[in-house]
Amino acid sequence: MENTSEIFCAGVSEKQYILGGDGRSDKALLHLGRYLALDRSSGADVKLDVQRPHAVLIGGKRGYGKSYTMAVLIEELLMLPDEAKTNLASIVIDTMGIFWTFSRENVVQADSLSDWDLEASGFNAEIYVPAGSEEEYRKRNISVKPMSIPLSQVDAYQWCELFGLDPVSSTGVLIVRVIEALRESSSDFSFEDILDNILEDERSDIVSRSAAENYFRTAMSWGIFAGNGMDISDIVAGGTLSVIDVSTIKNDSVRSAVVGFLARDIYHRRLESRRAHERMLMGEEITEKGIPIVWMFIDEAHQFVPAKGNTLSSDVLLNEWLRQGRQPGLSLVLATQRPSSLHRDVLSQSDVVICHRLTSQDDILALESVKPTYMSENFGDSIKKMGTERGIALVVDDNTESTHVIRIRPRMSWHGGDEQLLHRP
Ligand SMILES: Nc1ncnc2c1ncn2[C@@H]1O[C@H](COP(=O)(O)OP(=O)(O)OP(=O)(O)O)[C@@H](O)[C@H]1O
Repeated sequence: MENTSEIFCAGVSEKQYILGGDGRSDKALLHLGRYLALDRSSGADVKLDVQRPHAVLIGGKRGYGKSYTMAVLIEELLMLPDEAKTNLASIVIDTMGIFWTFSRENVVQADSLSDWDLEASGFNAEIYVPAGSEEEYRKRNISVKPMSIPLSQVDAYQWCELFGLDPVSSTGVLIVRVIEALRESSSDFSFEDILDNILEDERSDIVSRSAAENYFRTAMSWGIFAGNGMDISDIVAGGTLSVIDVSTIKNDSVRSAVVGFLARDIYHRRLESRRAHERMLMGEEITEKGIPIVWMFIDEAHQFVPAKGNTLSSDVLLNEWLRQGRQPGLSLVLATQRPSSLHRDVLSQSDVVICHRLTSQDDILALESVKPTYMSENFGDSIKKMGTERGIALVVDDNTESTHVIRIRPRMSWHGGDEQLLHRP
């Protein structure tokens, strides 16, 4: 391994470029790809220092490498030396159902991999799907685990939002009364308990009771909420990758609810773990293990943190993960085809932007509006220079205040997001 004297941060050296930090620990570097020279040949290796948390935005028009680049980052996290990765968990929110292929080798790009001195290889990944969709995956011979959100985590106002109900309507008032009473009395109740309490509520009329009953029967059919839902520490384990496949959830509010609950739970558990770690450093004997540092990857991120309006995940992702995630050791990687449809704070708070080809003026303008002062060229011109090759990206790194055009390395595991061709030559 290179020693630090051979590493020049955000500058070219004989050996490599280091982005995202000072590269002092060679145990915390992700190999992203190679610097792209003016004659389009590949130059020095480009690595991302992950010693500290990052907020990464990956943008680019359809088919130019966003989900591929995301997967390269994940593979690299999974290949970190044991001492680094035992306290690091990766989670992907999979909106397209394309990340289950991690366990398969990328045999179709074997030639390209050998040009990079890499070999096709599969990685262990646990695939979690809504409890109600398990059978669908089993029929396709994909091994999955069920996931469900504990009912006690959903407050009455979140239920109203999920059902598109005004909390001060007669049905809304009934739901708020029943849910809040149940949550106060127990942390373990079932859909049956909710339905019994709704039907027995004497303060509401029969129409409101029937409407509330119907809403909760629909919620049962989503197969995503359950009395004894999963414990986040089962999903977030050191050195592992968990793919949360939300592609079978057709309702956008339910999808963002799932992401919001996971993100909130992880955030609070990480705060506890961080505090426990500090007490241990102060000499206290700590028995609770806590959960590891987490990197969360979200594809089609504009669905969860849109430019306009709120979702059930936008608040926690923007306020807890993006603004305050560094302290508890949370990294967030958001990918989108449409940077202009993403909440502006994502653009301004991301410390690493990886931008593949973009041609829409709106999207280029959105990035331009947060252009850092150290960037000499505008986004549009830099992106134009990248050309049309897939996997080429402009990287803007706030940590080293520099910009680079790089060729992302090929994936070692099978890429599930390839477009469907009418005829494969
Ligand atoms: N770094 C790379 N090296 C080699 N091939 C790549 C690379 N990046 C992307 N590709 C090729 O480009 C194709 C499209 O990439 P990808 O599926 O990541 O696009 P996308 O931007 O996520 O598209 P969409 O928005 O439709 O999800 C891949 O299937 C792969 O063949």
